Amino acid sequence: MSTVCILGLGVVGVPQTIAFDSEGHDVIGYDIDEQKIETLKQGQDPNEELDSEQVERSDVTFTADPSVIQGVDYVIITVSTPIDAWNRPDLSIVSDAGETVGEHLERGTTVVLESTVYPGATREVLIPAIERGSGFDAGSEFSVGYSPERISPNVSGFKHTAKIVSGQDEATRDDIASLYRSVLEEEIHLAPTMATAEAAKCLENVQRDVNIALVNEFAMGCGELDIELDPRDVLEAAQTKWNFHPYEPGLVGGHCIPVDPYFMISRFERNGFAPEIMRRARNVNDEYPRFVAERVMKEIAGTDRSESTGPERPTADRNRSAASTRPRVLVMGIAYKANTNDVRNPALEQMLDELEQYNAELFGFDPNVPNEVIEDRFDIAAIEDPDFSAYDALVVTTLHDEFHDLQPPSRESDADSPVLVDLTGNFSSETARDEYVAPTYRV
Ligand SMILES: NC(=O)C1=CN([C@@H]2O[C@H](COP(=O)(O)OP(=O)(O)OC[C@H]3O[C@@H](n4cnc5c(N)ncnc54)[C@H](O)[C@@H]3O)[C@@H](O)[C@H]2O)C=CC1
Ligand SMILES: CC(=O)N[C@@H]1[C@@H](OP(=O)(O)OP(=O)(O)OC[C@H]2O[C@@H](n3ccc(=O)[nH]c3=O)[C@H](O)[C@@H]2O)O[C@H](C(=O)O)[C@@H](O)[C@@H]1O
Repeated sequence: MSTVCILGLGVVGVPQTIAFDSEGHDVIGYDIDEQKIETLKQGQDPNEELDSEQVERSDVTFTADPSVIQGVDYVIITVSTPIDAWNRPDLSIVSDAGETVGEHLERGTTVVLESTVYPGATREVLIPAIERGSGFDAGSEFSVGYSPERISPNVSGFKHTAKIVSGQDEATRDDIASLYRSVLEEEIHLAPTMATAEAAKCLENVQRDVNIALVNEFAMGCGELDIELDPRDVLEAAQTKWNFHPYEPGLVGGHCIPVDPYFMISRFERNGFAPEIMRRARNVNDEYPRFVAERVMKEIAGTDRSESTGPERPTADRNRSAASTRPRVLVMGIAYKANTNDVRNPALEQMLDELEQYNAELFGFDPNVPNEVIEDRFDIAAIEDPDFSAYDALVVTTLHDEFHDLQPPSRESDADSPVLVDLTGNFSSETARDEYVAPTYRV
Protein backbone atom coordinates (compact mmCIF):
# COMPACT_ATOMS: atom_id res chain seq x y z
CA MET A 1 0.00 0.00 0.00
CA SER A 2 1.03 3.63 -0.56
CA THR A 3 0.89 6.98 1.18
CA VAL A 4 -1.45 9.24 -0.83
CA CYS A 5 -2.08 12.95 -0.31
CA ILE A 6 -5.27 14.26 -1.93
CA LEU A 7 -4.78 18.01 -2.44
CA GLY A 8 -8.12 19.82 -2.71
CA LEU A 9 -11.06 18.49 -0.68
CA GLY A 10 -14.00 19.45 -2.84
CA VAL A 11 -16.71 17.44 -4.51
CA VAL A 12 -13.96 15.41 -6.22
CA GLY A 13 -11.31 15.25 -3.50
CA VAL A 14 -13.30 14.15 -0.45
CA PRO A 15 -14.78 10.95 -1.94
CA GLN A 16 -11.30 10.03 -3.19
CA THR A 17 -9.80 10.21 0.30
CA ILE A 18 -12.45 7.78 1.51
CA ALA A 19 -12.03 5.48 -1.49
CA PHE A 20 -8.24 5.21 -1.19
CA ASP A 21 -8.55 4.78 2.59
CA SER A 22 -11.10 1.99 2.14
CA GLU A 23 -8.55 0.04 0.09
CA GLY A 24 -5.92 0.24 2.82
CA HIS A 25 -3.83 3.17 1.60
CA ASP A 26 -2.42 5.64 4.09
CA VAL A 27 -4.37 8.76 3.12
CA ILE A 28 -3.91 12.43 3.94
CA GLY A 29 -6.51 14.98 2.81
CA TYR A 30 -5.01 18.46 2.48
CA ASP A 31 -6.87 21.70 1.79
CA ILE A 32 -6.18 25.40 2.38
CA ASP A 33 -9.75 25.89 3.63
CA GLU A 34 -9.43 25.46 7.39
CA GLN A 35 -13.21 25.51 7.85
CA LYS A 36 -13.48 22.50 5.56
CA ILE A 37 -10.76 20.69 7.50
CA GLU A 38 -12.57 21.36 10.78
CA THR A 39 -15.82 20.02 9.33
CA LEU A 40 -14.05 16.90 8.06
CA LYS A 41 -12.33 16.36 11.42
CA GLN A 42 -15.80 16.37 12.96
CA GLY A 43 -16.69 13.51 10.61
CA GLN A 44 -18.84 15.61 8.25
CA ASP A 45 -18.49 15.99 4.47
CA PRO A 46 -18.52 19.77 3.82
CA ASN A 47 -19.88 19.06 0.34
CA GLU A 48 -22.70 17.00 1.93
CA GLU A 49 -22.21 14.19 -0.54
CA LEU A 50 -20.99 11.43 1.78
CA ASP A 51 -22.88 10.36 4.89
CA SER A 52 -21.07 11.18 8.07
CA GLU A 53 -20.18 7.62 9.11
CA GLN A 54 -18.19 7.22 5.89
CA VAL A 55 -15.99 10.10 7.00
CA GLU A 56 -16.05 9.19 10.70
CA ARG A 57 -15.18 5.55 10.02
CA SER A 58 -12.19 6.40 7.82
CA ASP A 59 -8.57 6.71 9.00
CA VAL A 60 -7.94 9.69 6.73
CA THR A 61 -5.83 12.50 8.22
CA PHE A 62 -7.41 15.84 7.28
CA THR A 63 -5.19 18.89 7.57
CA ALA A 64 -4.51 22.40 6.32
CA ASP A 65 -0.77 21.89 6.89
CA PRO A 66 1.05 21.46 3.55
CA SER A 67 4.12 19.93 5.21
CA VAL A 68 2.23 16.61 5.17
CA ILE A 69 3.21 16.42 1.48
CA GLN A 70 6.74 15.59 2.58
CA GLY A 71 7.52 11.91 2.11
CA VAL A 72 4.23 10.78 0.54
CA ASP A 73 4.37 8.41 -2.42
CA TYR A 74 1.66 10.19 -4.44
CA VAL A 75 0.04 13.63 -4.48
CA ILE A 76 -3.28 13.78 -6.34
CA ILE A 77 -4.31 17.36 -7.15
CA THR A 78 -8.07 18.01 -7.39
CA VAL A 79 -8.33 21.79 -7.18
CA SER A 80 -10.85 23.96 -9.04
CA THR A 81 -10.19 25.17 -12.58
CA PRO A 82 -12.53 28.08 -13.33
CA ILE A 83 -12.67 30.51 -16.24
CA ASP A 84 -12.30 34.27 -15.87
CA ALA A 85 -14.80 37.00 -16.74
CA TRP A 86 -13.70 36.76 -20.39
CA ASN A 87 -14.25 32.98 -20.51
CA ARG A 88 -10.49 32.34 -20.50
CA PRO A 89 -9.08 29.40 -18.49
CA ASP A 90 -7.77 30.44 -15.09
CA LEU A 91 -5.14 27.91 -13.98
CA SER A 92 -3.71 30.09 -11.24
CA ILE A 93 -5.13 27.72 -8.61
CA VAL A 94 -3.36 24.79 -10.27
CA SER A 95 -0.15 26.80 -10.43
CA ASP A 96 -0.36 27.81 -6.76
CA ALA A 97 -1.07 24.22 -5.76
CA GLY A 98 1.93 23.08 -7.82
CA GLU A 99 4.21 25.53 -6.06
CA THR A 100 2.95 24.35 -2.67
CA VAL A 101 3.62 20.75 -3.68
CA GLY A 102 7.11 21.77 -4.85
CA GLU A 103 7.92 23.50 -1.57
CA HIS A 104 7.29 20.30 0.39
CA LEU A 105 8.19 17.68 -2.21
CA GLU A 106 10.67 14.90 -1.57
CA ARG A 107 12.50 13.18 -4.41
CA GLY A 108 10.72 10.16 -5.81
CA THR A 109 7.16 11.41 -5.30
CA THR A 110 4.64 11.10 -8.14
CA VAL A 111 2.19 13.96 -8.68
CA VAL A 112 -1.10 13.37 -10.54
CA LEU A 113 -3.27 16.24 -11.73
CA GLU A 114 -6.99 15.34 -11.93
CA SER A 115 -8.46 18.80 -12.45
CA THR A 116 -9.98 19.57 -15.84
CA VAL A 117 -7.51 21.56 -17.94
CA TYR A 118 -6.81 22.22 -21.64
CA PRO A 119 -4.45 19.98 -23.65
CA GLY A 120 -0.84 20.77 -22.75
CA ALA A 121 -1.62 22.44 -19.41
CA THR A 122 0.02 19.85 -17.17
CA ARG A 123 3.31 20.32 -19.00
CA GLU A 124 3.08 24.10 -19.39
CA VAL A 125 1.56 25.07 -16.03
CA LEU A 126 1.83 22.35 -13.38
CA ILE A 127 5.30 20.94 -14.01
CA PRO A 128 7.03 24.37 -14.08
CA ALA A 129 5.20 25.33 -10.85
CA ILE A 130 6.42 22.20 -9.04
CA GLU A 131 9.96 22.73 -10.38
CA ARG A 132 9.88 26.38 -9.21
CA GLY A 133 8.77 25.35 -5.72
CA SER A 134 11.19 22.45 -5.36
CA GLY A 135 14.19 23.23 -7.53
CA PHE A 136 13.87 19.62 -8.68
CA ASP A 137 13.74 18.35 -12.25
CA ALA A 138 10.57 16.61 -13.44
CA GLY A 139 11.28 13.17 -14.81
CA SER A 140 14.49 12.58 -12.90
CA GLU A 141 13.69 13.76 -9.37
CA PHE A 142 9.87 13.52 -9.34
CA SER A 143 7.23 12.23 -11.75
CA VAL A 144 4.02 13.73 -13.10
CA GLY A 145 0.87 12.29 -14.61
CA TYR A 146 -2.59 13.44 -15.65
CA SER A 147 -5.82 11.55 -15.01
CA PRO A 148 -9.07 13.52 -15.42
CA GLU A 149 -11.87 13.04 -12.93
CA ARG A 150 -15.17 12.06 -14.56
CA ILE A 151 -17.51 11.47 -11.63
CA SER A 152 -21.02 12.81 -11.82
CA PRO A 153 -22.51 13.44 -8.36
CA ASN A 154 -25.49 11.18 -7.68
CA VAL A 155 -24.85 9.41 -10.99
CA SER A 156 -21.41 7.86 -11.07
CA GLY A 157 -18.98 7.78 -8.15
CA PHE A 158 -15.19 7.56 -8.03
CA LYS A 159 -14.84 3.77 -7.77
CA HIS A 160 -17.32 3.12 -10.55
CA THR A 161 -16.20 5.62 -13.17
CA ALA A 162 -13.75 4.49 -15.85
CA LYS A 163 -10.48 6.38 -15.66
CA ILE A 164 -8.09 7.68 -18.31
CA VAL A 165 -4.49 7.59 -17.09
CA SER A 166 -1.47 9.29 -18.62
CA GLY A 167 2.08 10.21 -17.59
CA GLN A 168 5.06 12.27 -18.62
CA ASP A 169 6.52 8.90 -19.63
CA GLU A 170 5.24 5.35 -19.94
CA ALA A 171 6.71 4.11 -16.68
CA THR A 172 5.01 6.90 -14.74
CA ARG A 173 1.72 6.28 -16.52
CA ASP A 174 1.82 2.55 -15.75
CA ASP A 175 2.74 3.20 -12.12
CA ILE A 176 -0.20 5.60 -11.72
CA ALA A 177 -2.50 3.11 -13.45
CA SER A 178 -1.59 0.44 -10.88
CA LEU A 179 -2.35 2.89 -8.07
CA TYR A 180 -5.84 3.54 -9.46
CA ARG A 181 -6.34 -0.18 -10.17
CA SER A 182 -5.92 -0.80 -6.44
CA VAL A 183 -9.06 1.28 -5.83
CA LEU A 184 -11.25 1.48 -8.94
CA GLU A 185 -13.65 -1.23 -10.04
CA GLU A 186 -13.82 0.16 -13.58
CA GLU A 187 -11.73 0.25 -16.76
CA ILE A 188 -8.39 2.05 -16.69
CA HIS A 189 -7.61 3.46 -20.16
CA LEU A 190 -3.90 4.10 -20.81
CA ALA A 191 -3.56 7.28 -22.92
CA PRO A 192 -0.40 7.69 -25.02
CA THR A 193 0.23 11.26 -23.80
CA MET A 194 -1.00 13.63 -21.08
CA ALA A 195 -2.38 15.96 -23.76
CA THR A 196 -4.51 13.07 -25.05
CA ALA A 197 -6.03 12.61 -21.59
CA GLU A 198 -6.52 16.36 -21.10
CA ALA A 199 -8.19 16.65 -24.51
CA ALA A 200 -10.41 13.60 -23.96
CA LYS A 201 -11.83 15.14 -20.80
CA CYS A 202 -12.53 18.41 -22.57
CA LEU A 203 -14.13 16.65 -25.53
CA GLU A 204 -16.45 14.62 -23.28
CA ASN A 205 -17.87 17.81 -21.78
CA VAL A 206 -17.89 19.70 -25.09
CA GLN A 207 -19.91 16.88 -26.66
CA ARG A 208 -22.46 17.10 -23.84
CA ASP A 209 -22.68 20.88 -24.16
CA VAL A 210 -23.22 20.65 -27.94
CA ASN A 211 -25.90 17.98 -27.59
CA ILE A 212 -27.78 19.96 -24.96
CA ALA A 213 -27.47 23.06 -27.15
CA LEU A 214 -29.12 21.17 -30.01
CA VAL A 215 -32.25 20.39 -27.97
CA ASN A 216 -32.23 23.86 -26.39
CA GLU A 217 -32.16 25.45 -29.85
CA PHE A 218 -34.95 23.10 -30.91
CA ALA A 219 -37.02 24.05 -27.84
CA MET A 220 -36.51 27.75 -28.48
CA GLY A 221 -37.55 27.27 -32.08
CA CYS A 222 -40.71 25.44 -31.00
CA GLY A 223 -41.52 28.38 -28.74
CA GLU A 224 -41.52 30.76 -31.70
CA LEU A 225 -43.61 28.66 -34.09
CA ASP A 226 -47.12 29.72 -35.12
CA ILE A 227 -48.32 26.19 -34.39
CA GLU A 228 -48.52 24.37 -31.04
CA LEU A 229 -45.42 22.15 -30.81
CA ASP A 230 -44.21 20.96 -27.40
CA PRO A 231 -40.49 20.12 -27.64
CA ARG A 232 -40.74 17.48 -24.95
CA ASP A 233 -43.48 15.66 -26.84
CA VAL A 234 -41.24 15.69 -29.90
CA LEU A 235 -38.25 14.41 -27.91
CA GLU A 236 -40.37 11.66 -26.35
CA ALA A 237 -41.37 10.52 -29.84
CA ALA A 238 -37.89 10.84 -31.34
CA GLN A 239 -36.35 8.84 -28.49
CA THR A 240 -38.20 5.76 -29.71
CA LYS A 241 -35.52 5.61 -32.43
CA TRP A 242 -32.81 3.24 -31.19
CA ASN A 243 -29.92 5.57 -31.95
CA PHE A 244 -31.48 8.88 -30.96
CA HIS A 245 -29.36 10.40 -28.17
CA PRO A 246 -31.59 11.37 -25.20
CA TYR A 247 -30.95 14.96 -24.12
CA GLU A 248 -33.41 17.34 -22.50
CA PRO A 249 -33.75 21.13 -22.85
CA GLY A 250 -32.61 22.91 -19.70
CA LEU A 251 -30.51 25.52 -17.95
CA VAL A 252 -26.95 24.26 -18.37
CA GLY A 253 -25.55 24.69 -14.89
CA GLY A 254 -22.67 23.38 -12.83
CA HIS A 255 -19.04 24.38 -12.92
CA CYS A 256 -17.98 22.04 -15.73
CA ILE A 257 -20.29 21.83 -18.73
CA PRO A 258 -20.70 25.62 -19.03
CA VAL A 259 -16.97 26.08 -18.31
CA ASP A 260 -14.86 23.31 -19.80
CA PRO A 261 -15.71 23.97 -23.49
CA TYR A 262 -13.89 27.29 -23.10
CA PHE A 263 -10.72 25.37 -22.21
CA MET A 264 -10.85 23.60 -25.59
CA ILE A 265 -12.04 26.69 -27.50
CA SER A 266 -9.26 28.91 -26.15
CA ARG A 267 -6.60 26.24 -26.77
CA PHE A 268 -7.67 25.88 -30.42
CA GLU A 269 -7.90 29.65 -30.88
CA ARG A 270 -4.38 30.07 -29.48
CA ASN A 271 -3.19 28.38 -32.68
CA GLY A 272 -5.57 30.22 -34.96
CA PHE A 273 -8.34 27.62 -35.30
CA ALA A 274 -11.92 28.84 -34.60
CA PRO A 275 -14.10 25.94 -33.30
CA GLU A 276 -17.46 27.30 -34.49
CA ILE A 277 -19.75 24.50 -33.29
CA MET A 278 -18.27 24.54 -29.77
CA ARG A 279 -18.62 28.29 -29.47
CA ARG A 280 -22.10 28.37 -31.04
CA ALA A 281 -23.28 25.69 -28.60
CA ARG A 282 -22.09 27.80 -25.66
CA ASN A 283 -23.93 30.80 -27.12
CA VAL A 284 -27.16 28.82 -27.52
CA ASN A 285 -26.98 27.49 -23.96
CA ASP A 286 -26.22 31.01 -22.74
CA GLU A 287 -29.32 32.23 -24.62
CA TYR A 288 -31.62 29.65 -23.05
CA PRO A 289 -32.05 31.44 -19.67
CA ARG A 290 -33.36 34.53 -21.50
CA PHE A 291 -35.76 32.37 -23.47
CA VAL A 292 -37.08 30.78 -20.26
CA ALA A 293 -37.50 34.16 -18.56
CA GLU A 294 -39.46 35.49 -21.53
CA ARG A 295 -41.59 32.34 -21.53
CA VAL A 296 -42.39 32.81 -17.85
CA MET A 297 -43.49 36.41 -18.39
CA LYS A 298 -45.56 35.48 -21.45
CA GLU A 299 -47.32 32.77 -19.46
CA ILE A 300 -48.06 35.19 -16.62
CA ALA A 301 -49.29 37.83 -19.05
CA GLY A 302 -51.44 35.24 -20.77
CA THR A 303 -53.35 34.21 -17.60
CA ASP A 304 -56.45 35.78 -16.03
CA ARG A 305 -54.34 37.23 -13.28
CA SER A 306 -52.47 39.42 -15.77
CA GLU A 307 -55.25 42.02 -15.48
CA SER A 308 -54.63 42.23 -11.77
CA THR A 309 -50.91 41.80 -11.25
CA GLY A 310 -48.86 40.93 -14.27
CA PRO A 311 -47.26 43.27 -16.81
CA GLU A 312 -48.59 43.62 -20.31
CA ARG A 313 -47.29 40.89 -22.63
CA PRO A 314 -43.51 41.21 -22.81
CA THR A 315 -42.24 43.03 -25.83
CA ALA A 316 -38.76 43.12 -27.26
CA ASP A 317 -38.45 46.52 -25.68
CA ARG A 318 -37.58 46.04 -22.04
CA ASN A 319 -38.15 49.70 -21.23
CA ARG A 320 -41.81 49.19 -20.55
CA SER A 321 -43.44 51.05 -17.73
CA ALA A 322 -43.33 49.04 -14.52
CA ALA A 323 -46.46 47.01 -13.81
CA SER A 324 -48.85 48.27 -11.13
CA THR A 325 -47.63 45.40 -8.94
CA ARG A 326 -44.62 43.22 -9.61
CA PRO A 327 -45.29 39.66 -10.80
CA ARG A 328 -44.19 37.22 -8.09
CA VAL A 329 -42.10 34.30 -9.33
CA LEU A 330 -41.13 31.33 -7.15
CA VAL A 331 -38.05 29.52 -8.51
CA MET A 332 -38.06 25.91 -7.35
CA GLY A 333 -34.54 24.46 -7.50
CA ILE A 334 -31.46 26.57 -6.85
CA ALA A 335 -28.88 23.75 -6.96
CA TYR A 336 -27.92 22.93 -10.56
CA LYS A 337 -28.43 19.20 -10.05
CA ALA A 338 -31.18 17.18 -8.40
CA ASN A 339 -30.58 16.15 -4.77
CA THR A 340 -27.33 18.12 -4.49
CA ASN A 341 -26.54 21.41 -2.76
CA ASP A 342 -24.15 22.52 -5.52
CA VAL A 343 -25.17 26.07 -6.36
CA ARG A 344 -22.54 26.66 -9.05
CA ASN A 345 -25.30 27.54 -11.48
CA PRO A 346 -24.46 30.42 -13.86
CA ALA A 347 -27.46 29.67 -16.08
CA LEU A 348 -29.82 30.14 -13.13
CA GLU A 349 -28.12 33.44 -12.29
CA GLN A 350 -28.69 34.53 -15.90
CA MET A 351 -32.38 33.57 -15.75
CA LEU A 352 -32.89 35.45 -12.48
CA ASP A 353 -31.24 38.54 -13.97
CA GLU A 354 -33.54 38.35 -16.98
CA LEU A 355 -36.66 38.00 -14.80
CA GLU A 356 -35.55 41.00 -12.75
CA GLN A 357 -35.35 43.01 -15.93
CA TYR A 358 -39.05 42.21 -16.37
CA ASN A 359 -39.57 43.71 -12.93
CA ALA A 360 -40.45 40.31 -11.43
CA GLU A 361 -40.24 39.83 -7.67
CA LEU A 362 -38.18 36.67 -7.17
CA PHE A 363 -38.30 34.00 -4.48
CA GLY A 364 -36.20 30.82 -4.18
CA PHE A 365 -37.20 27.43 -2.77
CA ASP A 366 -34.67 24.59 -2.51
CA PRO A 367 -34.79 22.05 0.34
CA ASN A 368 -31.14 21.14 -0.30
CA VAL A 369 -29.72 24.67 -0.15
CA PRO A 370 -29.55 26.74 3.06
CA ASN A 371 -31.65 29.93 3.02
CA GLU A 372 -28.61 32.11 3.63
CA VAL A 373 -26.92 30.67 0.53
CA ILE A 374 -30.02 31.39 -1.59
CA GLU A 375 -30.24 34.94 -0.23
CA ASP A 376 -26.54 35.81 -0.17
CA ARG A 377 -25.47 34.21 -3.45
CA PHE A 378 -28.57 34.83 -5.58
CA ASP A 379 -29.93 37.93 -3.83
CA ILE A 380 -33.51 36.61 -3.70
CA ALA A 381 -35.80 35.84 -0.76
CA ALA A 382 -35.59 32.21 0.40
CA ILE A 383 -38.90 30.45 1.03
CA GLU A 384 -39.12 27.21 2.99
CA ASP A 385 -42.72 26.12 2.88
CA PRO A 386 -44.31 28.07 0.05
CA ASP A 387 -48.01 28.79 -0.34
CA PHE A 388 -48.12 28.34 -4.11
CA SER A 389 -51.20 30.50 -4.55
CA ALA A 390 -49.18 33.51 -3.40
CA TYR A 391 -47.24 33.52 -6.65
CA ASP A 392 -47.95 34.38 -10.25
CA ALA A 393 -45.58 31.68 -11.52
CA LEU A 394 -43.77 28.62 -10.24
CA VAL A 395 -40.60 27.86 -12.22
CA VAL A 396 -39.34 24.33 -11.54
CA THR A 397 -35.68 24.25 -12.60
CA THR A 398 -34.28 21.19 -10.74
CA LEU A 399 -36.15 18.02 -9.92
CA HIS A 400 -35.19 17.32 -6.29
CA ASP A 401 -36.88 14.23 -4.83
CA GLU A 402 -38.92 16.53 -2.58
CA PHE A 403 -40.52 18.07 -5.67
CA HIS A 404 -41.74 14.74 -7.03
CA ASP A 405 -44.49 14.80 -4.41
CA LEU A 406 -45.31 18.43 -5.09
CA GLN A 407 -49.01 18.98 -4.39
CA PRO A 408 -50.24 20.95 -7.42
CA PRO A 409 -52.79 23.75 -7.00
CA SER A 410 -56.28 22.22 -6.86
CA ARG A 411 -58.23 21.67 -10.08
CA GLU A 412 -61.06 24.06 -9.19
CA SER A 413 -60.82 27.15 -11.34
CA ASP A 414 -59.04 29.71 -9.25
CA ALA A 415 -57.85 33.06 -10.55
CA ASP A 416 -55.11 32.92 -7.90
CA SER A 417 -53.50 29.83 -9.35
CA PRO A 418 -49.90 30.29 -10.47
CA VAL A 419 -48.64 29.48 -13.91
CA LEU A 420 -46.30 26.49 -13.68
CA VAL A 421 -43.26 26.63 -15.97
CA ASP A 422 -41.57 23.28 -15.77
CA LEU A 423 -37.98 22.89 -16.99
CA THR A 424 -37.76 19.31 -15.76
CA GLY A 425 -40.55 17.73 -17.78
CA ASN A 426 -41.84 16.08 -14.61
CA PHE A 427 -44.96 18.18 -14.13
CA SER A 428 -45.90 18.42 -17.75
CA SER A 429 -46.82 14.82 -18.33
CA GLU A 430 -50.37 14.14 -19.48
CA THR A 431 -51.47 13.23 -15.94
CA ALA A 432 -49.84 16.26 -14.34
CA ARG A 433 -51.50 18.54 -16.83
CA ASP A 434 -54.88 17.20 -15.76
CA GLU A 435 -54.05 18.18 -12.19
CA TYR A 436 -52.89 21.72 -12.72
CA VAL A 437 -55.41 24.50 -12.85
CA ALA A 438 -53.02 26.74 -14.71
CA PRO A 439 -51.45 25.93 -18.05
CA THR A 440 -48.10 24.29 -17.58
CA TYR A 441 -45.45 25.22 -20.01
CA ARG A 442 -42.54 22.91 -20.58
CA VAL A 443 -39.34 24.49 -21.67
N1 LIG B 1 -17.45 18.55 -9.09
C1 LIG B 1 -17.53 17.58 -9.97
O1 LIG B 1 -18.56 16.88 -10.09
C2 LIG B 1 -16.39 17.31 -10.89
C3 LIG B 1 -15.31 18.19 -10.98
N2 LIG B 1 -14.28 17.89 -11.83
C4 LIG B 1 -13.10 18.75 -11.88
O2 LIG B 1 -12.34 18.50 -10.69
C5 LIG B 1 -11.73 19.69 -10.22
C6 LIG B 1 -12.21 19.97 -8.80
O3 LIG B 1 -13.60 20.17 -8.86
P1 LIG B 1 -14.43 20.30 -7.48
O4 LIG B 1 -14.04 19.22 -6.54
O5 LIG B 1 -15.85 20.45 -7.85
O6 LIG B 1 -13.86 21.69 -6.95
P2 LIG B 1 -14.19 22.35 -5.53
O7 LIG B 1 -14.10 23.82 -5.76
O8 LIG B 1 -15.41 21.73 -4.96
O9 LIG B 1 -12.96 21.88 -4.61
C7 LIG B 1 -11.65 22.33 -4.84
C8 LIG B 1 -10.95 22.39 -3.48
O10 LIG B 1 -9.59 22.73 -3.68
C9 LIG B 1 -9.19 23.55 -2.60
N3 LIG B 1 -7.96 24.28 -2.96
C10 LIG B 1 -7.87 25.29 -3.84
N4 LIG B 1 -6.58 25.69 -3.92
C11 LIG B 1 -5.86 24.87 -3.10
C12 LIG B 1 -4.48 24.77 -2.75
N5 LIG B 1 -3.57 25.58 -3.29
N6 LIG B 1 -4.11 23.82 -1.86
C13 LIG B 1 -5.03 22.99 -1.31
N7 LIG B 1 -6.36 23.03 -1.60
C14 LIG B 1 -6.74 23.97 -2.48
C15 LIG B 1 -10.39 24.44 -2.33
O11 LIG B 1 -10.33 24.96 -1.02
C16 LIG B 1 -11.53 23.44 -2.53
O12 LIG B 1 -11.89 22.83 -1.32
C17 LIG B 1 -12.12 20.78 -11.22
O13 LIG B 1 -11.12 20.89 -12.19
C18 LIG B 1 -13.39 20.22 -11.86
O14 LIG B 1 -13.57 20.71 -13.18
C19 LIG B 1 -14.30 16.79 -12.62
C20 LIG B 1 -15.35 15.92 -12.57
C21 LIG B 1 -16.46 16.10 -11.71
C1 LIG C 1 -19.74 14.34 -20.20
C2 LIG C 1 -20.43 14.27 -18.87
O1 LIG C 1 -21.39 13.53 -18.70
N1 LIG C 1 -19.94 15.07 -17.89
C3 LIG C 1 -20.51 15.00 -16.56
C4 LIG C 1 -20.77 16.43 -16.06
O2 LIG C 1 -21.47 16.27 -14.87
P1 LIG C 1 -22.40 17.46 -14.24
O3 LIG C 1 -22.39 17.23 -12.78
O4 LIG C 1 -21.96 18.79 -14.76
O5 LIG C 1 -23.89 17.14 -14.71
P2 LIG C 1 -24.61 17.04 -16.12
O6 LIG C 1 -25.56 15.92 -16.03
O7 LIG C 1 -23.67 17.04 -17.22
O8 LIG C 1 -25.49 18.42 -16.16
C5 LIG C 1 -24.87 19.65 -16.39
C6 LIG C 1 -26.00 20.66 -16.61
O9 LIG C 1 -26.63 20.39 -17.87
C7 LIG C 1 -28.03 20.24 -17.70
N2 LIG C 1 -28.51 19.23 -18.65
C8 LIG C 1 -27.95 17.99 -18.66
C9 LIG C 1 -28.39 17.06 -19.57
C10 LIG C 1 -29.41 17.39 -20.49
O10 LIG C 1 -29.87 16.58 -21.31
N3 LIG C 1 -29.94 18.66 -20.44
C11 LIG C 1 -29.52 19.58 -19.55
O11 LIG C 1 -30.03 20.70 -19.52
C12 LIG C 1 -28.22 19.83 -16.25
O12 LIG C 1 -29.48 20.24 -15.78
C13 LIG C 1 -27.10 20.59 -15.55
O13 LIG C 1 -27.52 21.89 -15.23
O14 LIG C 1 -19.53 17.11 -15.87
C14 LIG C 1 -18.64 16.45 -14.94
C15 LIG C 1 -17.43 17.33 -14.76
O15 LIG C 1 -16.57 17.34 -15.60
O16 LIG C 1 -17.42 18.00 -13.71
C16 LIG C 1 -18.29 15.09 -15.46
O17 LIG C 1 -17.39 14.45 -14.60
C17 LIG C 1 -19.57 14.29 -15.61
O18 LIG C 1 -19.26 12.99 -16.10
